[in-house]
Amino acid sequence: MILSAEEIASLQATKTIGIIGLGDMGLLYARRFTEAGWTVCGCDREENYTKFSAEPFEVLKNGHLVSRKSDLIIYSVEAENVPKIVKMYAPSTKVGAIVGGQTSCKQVEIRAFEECLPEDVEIVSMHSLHGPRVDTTGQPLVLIQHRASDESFNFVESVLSCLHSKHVYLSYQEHDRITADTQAVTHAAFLSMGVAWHNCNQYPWETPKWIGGLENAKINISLRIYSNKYHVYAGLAITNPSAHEQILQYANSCTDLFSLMIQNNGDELRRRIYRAKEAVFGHLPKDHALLLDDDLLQQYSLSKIPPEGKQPNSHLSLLAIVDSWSCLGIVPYDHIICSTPLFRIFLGVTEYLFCTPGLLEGCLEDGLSKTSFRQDDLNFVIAAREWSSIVSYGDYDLYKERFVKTQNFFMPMIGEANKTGNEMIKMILKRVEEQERGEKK
Ligand SMILES: NC(=O)C1=CN([C@@H]2O[C@H](COP(=O)(O)OP(=O)(O)OC[C@H]3O[C@@H](n4cnc5c(N)ncnc54)[C@H](OP(=O)(O)O)[C@@H]3O)[C@@H](O)[C@H]2O)C=CC1
Ligand SMILES: O=C(O)C(=O)Cc1ccc(O)cc1
Repeated sequence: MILSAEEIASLQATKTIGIIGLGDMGLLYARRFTEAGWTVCGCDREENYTKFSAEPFEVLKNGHLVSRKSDLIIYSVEAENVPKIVKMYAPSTKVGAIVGGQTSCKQVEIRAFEECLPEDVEIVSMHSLHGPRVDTTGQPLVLIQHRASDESFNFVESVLSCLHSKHVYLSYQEHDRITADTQAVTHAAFLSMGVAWHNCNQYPWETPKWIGGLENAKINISLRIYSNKYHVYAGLAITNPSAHEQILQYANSCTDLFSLMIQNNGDELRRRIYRAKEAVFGHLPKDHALLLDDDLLQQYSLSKIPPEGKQPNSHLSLLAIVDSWSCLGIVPYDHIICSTPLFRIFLGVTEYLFCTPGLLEGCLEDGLSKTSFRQDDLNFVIAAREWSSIVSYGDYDLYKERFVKTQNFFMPMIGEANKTGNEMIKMILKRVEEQERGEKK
C-alpha cells in the first residue's frame, strides 16, 4: 500500500535510502528518489568514488558506509557479483534496516540475502522491468515482500512510488519463472539474429533482403541489445535455471522447423505451426486490435536504399518463438502485466505475422519453396544453438566474448540504431498505452 502524502513526508524527515552500485539502474533510482524528496546516499566501486561528485545526493566510498547509515538499502550490481558483494557488505547493515536489490533474476539475490544478512534485517526486493533510458511511468515494477512486515513493505512501496510505475506483487519464485518466459527467450532470439548477421558478415540495413517493417523491428531491437552491457543479458539468462530450458527449447524449435523446411515436409511444418498458433493466439477475439503492422514499422529503417519490394522470408525467428511457447505451454498474454518493452514488441511482431490473413501461409510457403533465405536461416539456427549452450554451461567469459565480438561488428551503426530504435519504441509504447486505455473503456 502506498502511504499518504503526510505519512511519506514524515518518513522523508527521518529515513535514508542507500544505493550500492551507481551504474545505469542505480543512478536512475538514486536521482529519482532524491528528486522526490528522500535523503539518498550511494556508492560504486571505491576507485570510482570521484566520478560522482556532481550528483545531487551523498556519495560514499563503499557499501559498508552506505549500509551502516541507510534504512533501506538497494543493491544494484551485476548479477554475477551479487553473492560476493552482499557477503562483503551485509554485516555492516544498520540494525532493523530493509534490504532489496534490482537484480534481474531473484534466486541468487534472495539466497545471498538469506545467507548473509543479520536476522533483524528485513528483505523486500524489486525489479524495474525496463532499461535505464525508458520512461519509468506505467512500466511494470515487481515488488517482492520476502521477509518483511506490512509496515516495512509499505515504506518501500512508498519510496518506489515516485517512479510512477505499475506495481506487480509476486514471490521471487513467480518472478523468476515469468521473467524466464518473457525476457530470456526474447533476448535469445534477438542475440541470435545479431550473431547470424555477423557470421554472414552482412549488415542487414545494407542488404535488400532485409527490407520491410518487421525486419526493421528485428534489426533495431537486436542492435539495441548489442548496444548494452553484456552482463545484463548474461546474468538474467545464466542465473535463472528456468531460462536455460526456455532457451534450449527455442534453439530446438529453430532446428526442427528449419529441418522441416529443407526436407520440404510441408504437411508436418503446417501441422506444427497451426497447432502452435491455436495454442498461443487461439483465445484472441476475432476483432482483436493488433499492436503493430508492417507499414507502421516501415519508417524506422536504418537503410539508405529506398525499399524496392520485399523478398521472400521464412521468418524462422518468429515461427520458432511461437512454436517454443506452444511446446512449453506458455501463453505470453498471461505475462503481459510483467513484460518488458522488448517482449511486448516481440509479441506484437509475432502477433502481426500469425494473425494477419494470408501472411503466415505466405511465409510457410516461402520457407518451403524458396532457397534464397536458407543460408541466413542456417546461420540463425547455428547462432540459437550456440547461445543455448553458452547459457547452459553458465560460462560468463564465453558469453562476454561472443557478445562483445558481435557488438564490435555493429559498433559503427550503434549510435544511429539507438536513435531510430528509441523513436520506434516510443511510438510502440504510445500504442500500448492507447490500446490499454481503449480496452479499459
Ligand atoms: N540495465 C538494465 O536494463 C537493467 C538492469 N537490471 C539489473 O540491475 C542490476 C544493475 O544493472 P545496471 O545498472 O544496468 O549495470 P551497471 O553495470 O551499469 O551497474 C552496476 C554498477 O555496480 C558497480 N559495482 C560493482 N561492484 C561494486 C561494489 N563492490 N560496490 C559498489 N558498486 C559496485 C559497477 O561498477 P563496475 O562497472 O566498475 O563493475 C557498476 O557501476 C543488474 O543486476 C541488472 O541485471 C534490472 C533492470 C534493467
Ligand atoms: O526490455 C528488455 O528486455 C531489456 O533489454 C531491458 C531490460 C534488461 C534487464 C532487465 O532486468 C529488465 C529490462
